[in-house]
Amino acid sequence: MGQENSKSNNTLDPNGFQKPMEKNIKDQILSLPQYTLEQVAQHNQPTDAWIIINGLVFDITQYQHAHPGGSKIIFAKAGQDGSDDFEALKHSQRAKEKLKTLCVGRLAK
Ligand code: HEM
Repeated sequence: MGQENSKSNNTLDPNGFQKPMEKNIKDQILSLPQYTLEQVAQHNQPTDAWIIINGLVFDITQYQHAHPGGSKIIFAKAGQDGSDDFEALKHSQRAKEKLKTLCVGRLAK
């Protein structure tokens, strides 16, 4: 029984179908509040700026001023979908890690 348990819950198994860590991330995403494009579009002010990247919604109100690419270029996408720009500019892993800390929701389907 103990053996069965460790098999189905084995984080170290590279062939594991549903690793607990992955399931956790999926659950976290699903539990985020959902916003429509129209709702996100309201957040297009310097003091209240959101951006969509790959189906997730990020609050860049504070971060826009710290953005290494400059505040102007990122703010230009406030209230909009910035996925194409974010991907085209080949943002680093560091940038993707930063994104995680700014997430406030997901785009409603
Ligand atoms: C919340 C979303 C974003 C985050 C967290 C972010 C983060 C970063 C970071 C950390 C860098 C430094 C280089 C790197 O590590 O890749 C960077 C550079 C840059 N970003 Fe962003 N970025 C975001 C959105 C955007 C958007 C939407 C645009 C364009 C509309 C943009 C344009 C740029 C440009 C032009 C650079 C400079 C590239 C260079 O000098 O080589 N970023 N960004």
